[in-house]
Amino acid sequence: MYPNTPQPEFEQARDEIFSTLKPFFEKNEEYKKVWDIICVPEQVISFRVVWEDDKHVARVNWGYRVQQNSALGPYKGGLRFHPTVNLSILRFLALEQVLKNALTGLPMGGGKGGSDFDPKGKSDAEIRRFSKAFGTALAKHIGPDTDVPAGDIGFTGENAGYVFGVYKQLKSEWSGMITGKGPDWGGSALRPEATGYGLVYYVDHMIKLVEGAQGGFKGKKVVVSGSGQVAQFAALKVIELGGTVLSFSDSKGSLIAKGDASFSEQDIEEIYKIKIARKELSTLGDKGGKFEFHADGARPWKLVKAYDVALPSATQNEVDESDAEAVIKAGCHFIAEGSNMGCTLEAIQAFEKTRAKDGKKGVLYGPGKAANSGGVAVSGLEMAQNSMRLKWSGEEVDTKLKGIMEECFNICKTTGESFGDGAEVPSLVAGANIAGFKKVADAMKAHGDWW
Ligand SMILES: NC(=O)C1=CN([C@@H]2O[C@H](COP(=O)(O)OP(=O)(O)OC[C@H]3O[C@@H](n4cnc5c(N)ncnc54)[C@H](O)[C@@H]3O)[C@@H](O)[C@H]2O)C=CC1
Ligand SMILES: O=C(O)CCC(=O)C(=O)O
Repeated sequence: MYPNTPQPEFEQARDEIFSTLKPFFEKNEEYKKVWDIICVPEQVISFRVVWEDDKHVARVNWGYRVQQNSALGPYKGGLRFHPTVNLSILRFLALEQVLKNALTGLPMGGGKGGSDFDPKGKSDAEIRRFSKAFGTALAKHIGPDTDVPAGDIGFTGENAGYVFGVYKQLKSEWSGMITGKGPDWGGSALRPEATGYGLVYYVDHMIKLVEGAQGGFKGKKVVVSGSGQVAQFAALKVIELGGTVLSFSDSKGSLIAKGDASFSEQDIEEIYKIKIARKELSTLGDKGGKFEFHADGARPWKLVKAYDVALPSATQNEVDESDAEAVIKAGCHFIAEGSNMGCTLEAIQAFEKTRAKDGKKGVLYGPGKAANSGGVAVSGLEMAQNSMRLKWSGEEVDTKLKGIMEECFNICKTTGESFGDGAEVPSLVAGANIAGFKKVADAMKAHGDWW
């Protein structure tokens, strides 16, 4: 799938970003041309991955790495192992990642990669053999100062270990060439937690913007989608801050808390065990009538009737226009994406319309490239620790993560105020896109990449 073939997910991300850059281009005409340059990846690598299944049969998959932009630092971004992976999806993720990484304030360019390999239903030995074959093919394109991958959907710390091991063997080098490593061999404290925790820290600022300094998660009803790493740690942080979690989901459906029930830390611990065993969420059961599973891929937005905060944390386009209507009807005032491009453009426009009309009563939307940037931010901190041959404590990393999320929120807010629609509550999506784009564009100009 190369330049002239349809790439709907990439085109969606590109058009969504461009739509919010218009007020910036009106005041800064000269930046317009760099947008077309940024949308084209510096390199796209695709490769064959041959591996042996448990019946000793040779199997083959596609592997990819989209190296989108290195103006701010080495390419940085996750690897996705999922049967739907193709270049359209990876190009959208890589473009989002470039602006996201800029918003962290850390020296990281942007990229994304993965494979159409499906970890579901595979044995541990098959996962190891596939990951090693994938890592062998990828190794010649990555390195601590070139391109530093990490995990995304379907790629766990276990996979990171296999890719790390094969790289170390091939290059005779111990280096921080991947993040999300095990805590005893170069991984940062809190990297698994970082995206979910960071999301909740970001939303806490959104709540305070609307409700004032006393506002926060205490007493808030929160609907979460997904049940992987991002969803689990976001939910745990919501509970820690006094909110209640009413749902989780996976591609098969949604598990919804009934009546006054909500998910406890113990329930989430069980979900963690189910997910690392690569089993379905419905395996948790109804816990004696506490939960109800809605099958056929049902999403939680319409199933829960009243809630304050929505945290889509599964996959792209999981909130469409009709879901957005349900979110608004449920009295929800805050939605922020743990997932990348969790909302369709129509859903974003529906939320933004309510914000522009009455920011205090409408729905404030936190775009993924800002709200879920805590994961890659702690990856950046992992790179720093690896370079210094140091390890920071969980408390140190958490303090830095909170600072980065606050800074990221403030940049989105102030840039949204400068280029926004003049509404009482600024557009965080316009702010995120303009601030991230300008930072990358300015670095590219300094490097002579446009003039
Ligand atoms: N892991 C990270 O650090 C970061 C992840 N993200 C994004 O967060 C989202 C979740 O990623 P992780 O939790 O890391 O992955 P994961 O592999 O741990 O979990 C993914 C979850 O999404 C669900 N899911 C996958 N496809 C689905 C579909 N078509 N419909 C409904 N549910 C589906 C899975 O069942 C699983 O519960 C993704 O959009 C990812 O790009 C964003 C920033 C960082
Ligand atoms: O930690 C990283 O490098 C990337 C995380 C990621 O894939 C993302 O931010 O979407």
